[in-house]
Amino acid sequence: MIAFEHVGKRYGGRFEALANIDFRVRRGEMVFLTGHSGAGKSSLLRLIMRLERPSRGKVRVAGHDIDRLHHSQIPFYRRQIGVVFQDHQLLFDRSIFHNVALPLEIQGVEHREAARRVRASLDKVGLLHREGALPIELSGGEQQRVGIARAVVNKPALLLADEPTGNLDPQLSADIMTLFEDFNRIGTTVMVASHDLALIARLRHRTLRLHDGRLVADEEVA
Ligand SMILES: Nc1ncnc2c1ncn2[C@@H]1O[C@H](COP(=O)(O)OP(=O)(O)OP(=O)(O)O)[C@@H](O)[C@H]1O
Repeated sequence: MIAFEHVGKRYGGRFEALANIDFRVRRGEMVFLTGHSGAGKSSLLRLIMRLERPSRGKVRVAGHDIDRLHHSQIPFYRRQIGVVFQDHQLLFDRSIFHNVALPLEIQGVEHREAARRVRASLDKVGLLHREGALPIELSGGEQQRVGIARAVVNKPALLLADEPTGNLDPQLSADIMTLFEDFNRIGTTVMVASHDLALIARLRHRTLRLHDGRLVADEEVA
């Protein structure tokens, strides 16, 4: 599903945020990405999203060298990827329903079909009963679940999350990770960047560890 082949990323032509990164993630895998602050986790995810381009090497996703995508193809490419951020980036003047519907509105999905998919997605994260609420009326953990519902409303083949539990207490963090495991169980490839080592150790998934822009460990669980 994802292949990094000797990937390097320099910002501003000088600073090397990632160096010689080589790994593969198979379709249907769930993988953690860990490392200290500044190790390069977000940069690696941004390369997969094609928000950045590698300075060296190749990034392949679903068999395609994504650096070769024509700019007109990029929006279609990104639709296969659901993204969850730490600060979830909800629109605070829109209801939960409309926040989750946003990606479908942008794609011009027909209204009734969009409503059906939004409700299915909210149901999966346990927030169907809050569809009419505004984000401000929800707790931090619930807001993060709305962010996840929005990320999966397109049924993406690949789900990426960048520190999705950063602001949450241990119990809510565990609940969020369980949701990712649920999506993985139904076939979604999942990659979660996190520095919550205790949680990662408990969940026992393959873990890629970055240190100063280098991949220093790739640990499968037995
Ligand atoms: N757009 C950019 N321009 C210049 N330098 C950048 C840019 N984005 C990231 N960097 C630098 O690249 C390095 C890796 O950053 P990155 O955000 O990928 O790390 P991270 O592991 O995600 O860190 P954190 O956990 O703090 O988010 C850092 O030193 C950062 O300052």
